[in-house]
Amino acid sequence: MTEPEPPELPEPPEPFGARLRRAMDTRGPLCVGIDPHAALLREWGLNDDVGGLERFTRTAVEALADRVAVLKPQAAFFERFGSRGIAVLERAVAEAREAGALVLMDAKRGDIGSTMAAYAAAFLDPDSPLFADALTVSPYLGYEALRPALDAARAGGSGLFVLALTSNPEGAEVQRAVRADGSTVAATVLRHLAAENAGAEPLGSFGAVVGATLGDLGAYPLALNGPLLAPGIGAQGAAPADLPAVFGGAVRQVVPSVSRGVLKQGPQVSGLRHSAARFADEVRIAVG
Ligand SMILES: O=c1ccn([C@@H]2O[C@H](COP(=O)(O)O)[C@@H](O)[C@H]2O)c(=O)[nH]1
Repeated sequence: MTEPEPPELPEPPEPFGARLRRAMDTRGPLCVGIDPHAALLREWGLNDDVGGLERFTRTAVEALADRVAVLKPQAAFFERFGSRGIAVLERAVAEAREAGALVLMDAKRGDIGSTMAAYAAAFLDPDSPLFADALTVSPYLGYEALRPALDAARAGGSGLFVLALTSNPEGAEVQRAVRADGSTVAATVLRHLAAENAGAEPLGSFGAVVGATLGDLGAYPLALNGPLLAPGIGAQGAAPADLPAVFGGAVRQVVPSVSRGVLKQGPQVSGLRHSAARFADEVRIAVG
């Protein structure tokens, strides 16, 4: 009697880091944020209601999802409209992914481990309606509290961007605080991420959020074999030309992120595309 063939195992999903590297190489590294501020809705001639939110979001996705590497919806601007706002967000994620963009859900979740598992189920389980390619998370309840999200991302082929050195000046009092062992809190987060990404090729799936606004970060271990999401370009005052001075040798791992700087050029699709293309060109010139 011959042994029965073992059942075929499903292919493991391609890791987020590999998908992101390919998107950065083909589309350029720019991330555009979808942040439907009430003021922007008004500037676009829309009502500050769910109808306006839907129109704004659809226009941004239509304009950008087929050309930028990453779209980053800011969950807060959808959550403020309750379940109907979340429905708009769900559709936007699906449409953006369909058009070829990677979607980074900027929800900055962080909690004790058992609750983190529920956040992971919401955003990192491929069967969840809010599944995204990656999620922003906060390590300030302790890095290990993120473990359920790290495990879920690894299993589902998605990624995490962990807050390390945020673009706002208030972040420094927590992130640059010096621990008993002499290292800063942020450097410790970055070292954890480097350990998470060890051996990953061509790029790890566990990134850090590091503001483009912060000046020279040469003192921090930015070489984590993972992506560095760099918000702060545009409305917060940083420019693509600043990136080499801020990130030094890690600049090719940087995903520069701009929201209002692009969105204020709406509501025309052409205005949004032109603005995103201009930022992308400036990034190319700065990063080489
Ligand atoms: O350190 C951080 C982390 C996240 N953000 C988010 O990025 C955008 C920035 O929007 P702009 O209009 O380009 O200023 C926004 O969603 C923030 O919540 C950040 O700015 N800094």
